[in-house]
Amino acid sequence: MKELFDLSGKVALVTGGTHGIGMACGKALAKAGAKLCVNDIDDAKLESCKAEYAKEGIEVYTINFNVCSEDGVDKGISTIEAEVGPIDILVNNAGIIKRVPILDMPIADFELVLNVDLVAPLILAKRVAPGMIKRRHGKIINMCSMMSVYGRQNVSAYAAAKGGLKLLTANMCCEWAKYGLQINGIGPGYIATEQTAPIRVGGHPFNDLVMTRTPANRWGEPEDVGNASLFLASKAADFVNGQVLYVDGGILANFGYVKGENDI
Ligand SMILES: NC(=O)c1ccc[n+]([C@@H]2O[C@H](COP(=O)([O-])OP(=O)(O)OC[C@H]3O[C@@H](n4cnc5c(N)ncnc54)[C@H](O)[C@@H]3O)[C@@H](O)[C@H]2O)c1
Ligand SMILES: O=C(O)C(=O)C[C@H](O)[C@H](O)CO
Repeated sequence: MKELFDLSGKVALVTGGTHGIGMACGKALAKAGAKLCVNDIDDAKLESCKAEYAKEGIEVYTINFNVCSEDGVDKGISTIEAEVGPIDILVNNAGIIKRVPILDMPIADFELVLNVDLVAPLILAKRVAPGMIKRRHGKIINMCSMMSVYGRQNVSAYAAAKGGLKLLTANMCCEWAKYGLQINGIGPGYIATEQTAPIRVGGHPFNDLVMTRTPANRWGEPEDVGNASLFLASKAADFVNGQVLYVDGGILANFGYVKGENDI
């Protein structure tokens, strides 16, 4: 049974894997035996993450490229292939959010969010999938969101991107599953990271909403998502394809409840 989750000999790339959810995914995959590569656009994060990974005995290969740049991605992946090996597991994790009302959001900002959160996963997948197809195996994991299925005020660009990413995941499955690739998404709930810090820390009222919408009654931890990435990257998920695995503490199962109602 243990061999089902053994990633020995596999090369994994986690975009934006220098902290937060990406690092949790990277740690889970590396601890299962994968050779871990992480990218980011921020050199300081790439440098600092090495010590964090090393605390858990993980030697990480780091590389800086902008996931929105076709040329940057092509050069970055070519470097990884030359210095580490062909990529077996791609986690499209890098992402941004802008919390601005539709009427106040510049189109350029909307386009930037779409480029990072939707177009970039396509750029990465288009660059990596041909090799996976040739080798007749590969795992692609696209980091979706609650906003792959819900709207919420002020996050229109993010929801449009993450909603699109859910269906792009399905379409990658439709075209590539026949070649032995498994392409799935993970839909984290509300997770305690830098991205949600502005609506989580300092007694922000959004905490009340998260508590009443999350049956598990807590913010998720990055490791909750990392564990799901290990499952989808493993042999155990070889017949799981085109799906989004929601790691949300029950949010999608719950309309909401009155705080304190039926508490025991
Ligand atoms: N935190 C949550 O509650 C939550 C929930 C659902 C989905 N997600 C998604 O999970 C992923 C990671 O979330 P997080 O909370 O860890 O985010 P984060 O903002 O803490 O980390 C994202 C990382 O991506 C990197 N990045 C941004 N743009 C890049 C680019 N153009 N090229 C390369 N790297 C780039 C950033 O430098 C950063 O290190 C994102 O896709 C996010 O949308 C987060
Ligand atoms: O709703 C927000 O403002 C968010 O930050 C969304 C979260 O990052 C996350 O994607 C929810 O799944």
